[in-house]
Amino acid sequence: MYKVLITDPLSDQGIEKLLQAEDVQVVRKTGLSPDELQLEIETADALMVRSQTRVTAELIEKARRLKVIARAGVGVDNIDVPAATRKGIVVVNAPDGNTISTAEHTFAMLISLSRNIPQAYRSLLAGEWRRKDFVGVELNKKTLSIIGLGRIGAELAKRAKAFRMNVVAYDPYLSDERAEKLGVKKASFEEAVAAGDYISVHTPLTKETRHLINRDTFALMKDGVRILNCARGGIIDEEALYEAIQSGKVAGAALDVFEQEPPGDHPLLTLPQVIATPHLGASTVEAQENVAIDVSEEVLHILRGEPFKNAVNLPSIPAELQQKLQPYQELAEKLGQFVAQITKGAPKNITVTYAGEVTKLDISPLTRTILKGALSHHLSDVNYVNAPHLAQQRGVQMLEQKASNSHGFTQLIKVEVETNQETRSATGTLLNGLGTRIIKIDEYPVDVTPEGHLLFIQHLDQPGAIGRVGTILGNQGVNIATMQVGRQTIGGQAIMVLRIDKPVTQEVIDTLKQMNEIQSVTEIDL
Ligand SMILES: NC(=O)C1=CN([C@@H]2O[C@H](COP(=O)(O)OP(=O)(O)OC[C@H]3O[C@@H](n4cnc5c(N)ncnc54)[C@H](O)[C@@H]3O)[C@@H](O)[C@H]2O)C=CC1
Ligand SMILES: O=C(O)CCC(=O)C(=O)O
Repeated sequence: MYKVLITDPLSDQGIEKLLQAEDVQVVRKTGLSPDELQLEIETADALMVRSQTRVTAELIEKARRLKVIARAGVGVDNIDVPAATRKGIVVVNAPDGNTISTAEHTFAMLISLSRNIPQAYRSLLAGEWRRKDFVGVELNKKTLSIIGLGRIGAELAKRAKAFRMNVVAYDPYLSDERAEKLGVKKASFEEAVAAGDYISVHTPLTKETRHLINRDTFALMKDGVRILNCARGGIIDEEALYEAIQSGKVAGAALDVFEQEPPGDHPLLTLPQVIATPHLGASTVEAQENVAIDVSEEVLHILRGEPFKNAVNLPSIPAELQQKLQPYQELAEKLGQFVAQITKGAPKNITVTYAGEVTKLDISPLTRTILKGALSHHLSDVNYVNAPHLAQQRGVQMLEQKASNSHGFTQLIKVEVETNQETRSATGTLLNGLGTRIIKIDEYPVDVTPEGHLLFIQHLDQPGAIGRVGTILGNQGVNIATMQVGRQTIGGQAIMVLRIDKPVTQEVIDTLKQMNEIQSVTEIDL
């Protein structure tokens, strides 16, 4: 039974699938103190949050079974993603479910800001009738500069265009084609900032975007500009915004998000030019249902070992590619495990060479699988998430290359591991209808099915050596399923790979090692 801990309010309809799942126990506890949270996380297999719960490195450290942290929403800035990655925990989000709601909310803020709707309403409730004080401005023909033209930025652009606004956008990843398709003018950051009657930020909060809008940026803006932030507190320097409003440079600001949430007695909230909402961008029935459905499905997939799509700390693999790579994944993992087990010492360099049909695919997920397989011999708790991190931490270099010659095979994958003691390799292929095969170990041609218990023996090619190995194993009741031998020259260096039906004892290995012809015996589990 998997324990799924939910610590922020999520839509009941959205988590229906989790509640129905027979292998899941849903524990919903909001408003937990840090101590209570640490206690609950210890036994959780999955944690589902919105933006309130702060998933810190300290909290992640307490988790003993946690496989996934799911953010029902877009921004993962409340989650210590590197700490999760180090621990091999997948972080998933729901990037699409609240796009429309947030774009609509931003547009609502844009209109409210232009027509002073919140201020006028407050005044009316106070018994006043101040029509002259709340004269607004039209959106028609005004320029809206969007900083960050991703999902929400693009939806906002469409709405602004419908209101006959000119839209200018800055986004480092914005292509000319996309800008043209959306009917927006692509600009540099400085151009966009200088052009806008309205400036709306829609980037994630990162090291690069923290205080992206600051004192220097305000200086570049038009006088009387209006500013919107429905993305993340911290993208705009709040002190600089306060000063710019006080000085008259900025005519008004609409804020859904703050550097500290809740903002408490924030100076910005004392200014009549500022309108604000308490982080409501995604707070619609539809968005909350969408994001909860999306992350519930992802959590179930991850807990059940099924493919999933929206991992923040894993490269995303399109479903079509995933399907094409699937047959190679087992081969990749087994090759990584095999070669790591026959190589003495800790890996320094791992070189993967692909040849044949597999080279037509994006092979990086296979390389990650090989790395996971190779590292799992030396380290515990290695998975797809933390394998590159663990490799980097231990100074293991990974090199991926493609070769043009597949030596008559439809496809080949060669994994070479270099340690401080030696360099070994294994080459594998997929045989049509017959599954995975190792066809070469170092320079020895073989035909080994990489599964179960194997004995890898290095020896001198001498008459009777193979028979004596068979006799020793037979005497110990160890049945040999298949046996492969390979040699470089007659009487020279040779290898044996035996598939045996059960693991052997150390005593058997020691007896084999006492044979004159035998140089090493390694037991391999795949
Ligand atoms: N107020 C609310 O309730 C909600 C807020 N959000 C926030 O809105 C923001 C945007 O969300 P989405 O559009 O879904 O994300 P997205 O990932 O689709 O778009 C973000 C865009 O920002 C661009 N970008 C990154 N760094 C940039 C930089 N330095 N300058 C300019 N552009 C840059 C990226 O290229 C990308 O196109 C996120 O911060 C998210 O957390 C999202 C949903 C609800
Ligand atoms: O959960 C929420 O309501 C906040 C949504 C949000 O900010 C996001 O998805 O990034």
